[in-house]
Amino acid sequence: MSAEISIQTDWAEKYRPKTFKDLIGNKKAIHELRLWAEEWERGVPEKKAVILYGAAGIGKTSSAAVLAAEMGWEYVEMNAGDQRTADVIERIAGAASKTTTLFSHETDAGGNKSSGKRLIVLDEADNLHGTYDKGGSKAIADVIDKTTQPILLIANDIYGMTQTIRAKSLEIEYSKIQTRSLVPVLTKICQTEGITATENAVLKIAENAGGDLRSAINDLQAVTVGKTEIAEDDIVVSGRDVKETIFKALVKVFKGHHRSEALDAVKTLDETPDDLIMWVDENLPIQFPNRDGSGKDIGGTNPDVANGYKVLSKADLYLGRVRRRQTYRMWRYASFLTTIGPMSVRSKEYSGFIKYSSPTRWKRLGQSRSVRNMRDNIAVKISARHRKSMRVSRNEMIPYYRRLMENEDYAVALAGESDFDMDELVYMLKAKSATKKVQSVYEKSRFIADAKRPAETEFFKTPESEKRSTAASADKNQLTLEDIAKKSEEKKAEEVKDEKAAEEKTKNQKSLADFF
Ligand SMILES: Nc1ncnc2c1ncn2[C@@H]1O[C@H](COP(=O)(O)OP(=O)(O)OP(=O)(O)O)[C@@H](O)[C@H]1O
Repeated sequence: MSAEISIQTDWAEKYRPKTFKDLIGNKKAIHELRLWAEEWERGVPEKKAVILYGAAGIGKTSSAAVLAAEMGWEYVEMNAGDQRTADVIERIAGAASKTTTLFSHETDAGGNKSSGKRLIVLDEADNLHGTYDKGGSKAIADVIDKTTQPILLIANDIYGMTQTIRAKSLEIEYSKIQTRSLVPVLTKICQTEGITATENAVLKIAENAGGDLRSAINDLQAVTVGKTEIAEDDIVVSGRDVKETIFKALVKVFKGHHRSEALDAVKTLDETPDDLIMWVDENLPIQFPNRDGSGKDIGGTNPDVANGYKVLSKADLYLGRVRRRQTYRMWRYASFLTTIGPMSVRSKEYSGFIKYSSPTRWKRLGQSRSVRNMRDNIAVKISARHRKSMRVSRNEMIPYYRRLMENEDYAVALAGESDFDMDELVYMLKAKSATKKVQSVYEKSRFIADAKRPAETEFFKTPESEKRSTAASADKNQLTLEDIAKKSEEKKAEEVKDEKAAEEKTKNQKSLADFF
């Protein structure tokens, strides 16, 4: 089917490193990894497991695959979709870690000498506490204790792993890849694919990727659809330096005297209420220090800070309701409280320059973690639909879906078929928040999603759901995934143009202004 053809030509997969030489950056980490593997060749090392940790798309999984290939080891992978309950881990990893391979000490087809080792790879090892992984952490620790085979764990967040597992493992950190190292990779791909790209265009994609090579390659592929040449103007910058504008807005939030001024400043930001509350939360104690009469900081808590947090906690309640009930109109209450809260509780004036801080690491981690969990939920839905592994769904199908969903018709069809909720749609449509466009796709997709639920037709049929379900099956007959993929090939060039216009149009909807 055409969907398969497109998946196979996913550039991030096509250009996955095959040898250590192909791996960009992280030389020290790779060196440590090889030393650990060599220890395994000599016997059972003290640390039987290794944890490769760091941001997404920087070569952790590729390093694992290259390691196995170069050592002539068998590669046994368990990923998040394999329902990593204690039982399953024990069955798959446990069994694999005790037995040796069939072809021990022989030479494989590639001429590599096999020592009969089997590299047991567990991706997303920092994500073992969720619904899918009950008891998983303990099972992994047990497998590490008993293993006679090397175990490699992959994680984004080392702090998301239990102390027990960490203590039993060698930890190797992978760093983000520097922009200047991304540029040659992208340039080479352009050459191989017959794309003429200006230096600035490539540089802009590289800068925008924030050290994530997979994203950089995905962005390059998306921007070159239907083109043989790209220039700087073709690249829509998704990230932007928000610091300057947020700092100015924070001055009005903390030190201003007019609510309307603070509200206006916040409206111009490209931040969701979830982001805004983190900024205010982070800077509240910095802005309202506890000083004595002479201006000396005397420590302890200034009542202004305590009162400020009381207001923020109310705002947070609204945000929680938004998350649970998907009722985005409550965002406006959260934004309002966050914006005017500090000035309303302030008992005195605070003068002098304050260097505001970005939300601290653990808060960001929490946030990226929830994005990761959401991405996993999406992958679960997609893998169930297409019977693909979680890895394929997460790394290949999700980017593919996201590209297709740039077209609104496909977005509605795929969202309905996969039953994406509002948060998932925000992610899939690459929006920063539930913009009007996202809400409209969500509403329309419900017709298709409802029709797919068998329980409703049997027991809970209502005239309304029946009407929607008839409409949806009519729609379904017109749009299957195969049709969509086929049409998308034809329409890609056209879509890139449409996408640009749509981006322009939706740009203005991405700010908080929409929610006041
Ligand atoms: N260091 C690298 N050298 C060469 N290619 C890379 C590197 N890092 C990432 N890539 C490219 O990005 C793709 C994804 O990389 P990989 O799966 O190794 O990332 P990862 O760090 O394991 O990310 P995740 O945590 O999301 O699984 C690869 O197929 C390859 O095309």
